[in-house]
Amino acid sequence: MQTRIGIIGGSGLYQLDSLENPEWLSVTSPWGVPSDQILTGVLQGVAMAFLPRHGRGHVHAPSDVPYRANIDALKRLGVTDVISVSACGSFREDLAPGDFLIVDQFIDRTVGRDASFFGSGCVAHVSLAHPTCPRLSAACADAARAAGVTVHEGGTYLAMEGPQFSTLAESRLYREVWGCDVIGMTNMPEAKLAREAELCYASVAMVTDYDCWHPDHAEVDVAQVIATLGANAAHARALVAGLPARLGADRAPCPHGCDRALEHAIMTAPDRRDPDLVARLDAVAGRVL
Ligand SMILES: CSC[C@H]1O[C@H](OP(=O)(O)O)[C@H](O)[C@@H]1O
Ligand SMILES: Nc1ncnc2[nH]cnc12
Repeated sequence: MQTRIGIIGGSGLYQLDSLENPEWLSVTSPWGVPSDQILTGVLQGVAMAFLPRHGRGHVHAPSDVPYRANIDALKRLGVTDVISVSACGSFREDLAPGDFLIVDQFIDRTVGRDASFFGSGCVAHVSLAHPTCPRLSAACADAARAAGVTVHEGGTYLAMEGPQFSTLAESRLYREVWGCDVIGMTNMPEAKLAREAELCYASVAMVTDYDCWHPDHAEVDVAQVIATLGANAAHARALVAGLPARLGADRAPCPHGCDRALEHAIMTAPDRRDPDLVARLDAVAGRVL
């Protein structure tokens, strides 16, 4: 199988200028309109696809990002590996603005977002015990380190609904009681949907602030986030440049099974499935339906 690397760019990362044969494509999805067109191209012999999560010009709020359409559109384009790049607040003293954390766990505090491709008419339950792909995460960590970034491997991302930042009581709860490492507004349900679509998913959290818990730092505001985003985005682009050499154009099956997540997940008997839902699942689950 051929690798196609998909990058979902978060706040501050709205385009990639390094691709050969760049082309912004409009992708039609039965799950709605993706956040923006998708930039396709080639980087060092490996196929790439880039999607700005909030759209160019940052038009979609975290609650309104069309997460299902985005993942479906990437899958439709043949993407095999998704790297999510996100701005986030830090709950740890040693996780400073400018550092990258390669996330490996999530706590989902979002509400009311469409969090599954499946439902009545085609019920499925995938495992989310290990929501990120260790192989892809290791490649991201290695590429970021080679780009000179301070990288921390492994940590828990608290996905909040937003768009307001947290209260001090929430920040303390997430940090002191729940032991979270970073906070953001977008990695859920994105990671859940990537798993359902049998895509390897890695989350690169770029620290921009200390949220509001730190006694020696002012509470987060957009100006603070933007001030750190410039350098973070340059580092994110350098990380992306290091991925093709680490992942290669020929893709071996995921040793962790991300690309077979639906193998034993679908519960609904074939003769009881809703044909309309099954049709919408063509890209996400066509392999097993
Ligand atoms: C501008 S700070 C809040 C905003 O930034 C993060 O977005 P993303 O995860 O797409 O980088 C955070 O989740 C909020 O959406
Ligand atoms: N402190 C914070 N909380 C939520 N999302 C963020 N994105 C960047 N910093 C954040």
